[in-house]
Amino acid sequence: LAAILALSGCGGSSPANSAPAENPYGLIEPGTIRVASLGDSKPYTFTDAQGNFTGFDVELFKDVAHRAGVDNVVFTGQDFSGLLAAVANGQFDVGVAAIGITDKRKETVDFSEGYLAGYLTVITTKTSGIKDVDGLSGKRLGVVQGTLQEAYAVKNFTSANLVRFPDNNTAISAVNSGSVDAHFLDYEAAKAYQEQYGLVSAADIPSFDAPAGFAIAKDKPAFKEALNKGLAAAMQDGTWKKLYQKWFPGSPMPEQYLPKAEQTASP
Ligand SMILES: NC(=O)CC[C@H](NC[C@@]1(O)OC[C@@H](O)[C@@H](O)[C@@H]1O)C(=O)O
Repeated sequence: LAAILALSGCGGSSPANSAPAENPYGLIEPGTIRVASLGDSKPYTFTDAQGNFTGFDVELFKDVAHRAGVDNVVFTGQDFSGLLAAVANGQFDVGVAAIGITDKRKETVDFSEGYLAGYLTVITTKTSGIKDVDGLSGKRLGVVQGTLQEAYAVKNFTSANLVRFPDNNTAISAVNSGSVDAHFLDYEAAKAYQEQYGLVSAADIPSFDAPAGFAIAKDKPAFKEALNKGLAAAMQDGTWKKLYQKWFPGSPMPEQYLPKAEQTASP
């Protein structure tokens, strides 16, 4: 009878449209999540003295992956400009690197719900004379290729001379060596570099319309749903808040990611 059932194809297998039971999220290697990330965007994602990836985005993602039932998470550093393509073409299961969700990027990848909304910051040396965005006129401004900062600068800092870098480290060393006058990166990473090199902030530009999300390939609905459920649970039980206060002490905390009971009644 079993042979007949098997032949007839009605042996009760899982519905045709879901991934095989042993790999529900369609991972490259079942049971392991391969993450494309950055090593130099402290405190979002960076490698510590032992070479381990850590930071707010890293720890939040590992928490969410745990809630989705996957504890084997492998991080690999990438240039930001190649990160989304590497996720889209199946080299990685997910991109985790303070990646702002935009319609343009959704042409290449899909995103989880947002988990962090903040500012884009211009940092410079104390002696550059750049005190605000007008001060960028005629100056050399560093941007990391493929970032929202690059797109924003192309559109809005039209009198600055943009210099594209593969990552923050090379851009910051160019600021320190004087080969560029300023660099344009994420607020918390800018703060870390300011502390490390005595640089100063010249402008903070809100990027709340493009909150950071986890970038995944387009055809992974079960994976996306699991990440969103994990994110919602981490926000609701205060894990998100704990990680935010650990990695961004003193920074204003966006309310929308706090437990519902802690959100002030919407006006
Ligand atoms: N890691 C990077 O270099 C990413 C740079 C840049 N991050 C922007 C952003 O996602 O950073 C975290 C939050 O402040 C978001 O509001 C912001 O859009 C981007 O998505 O292009």
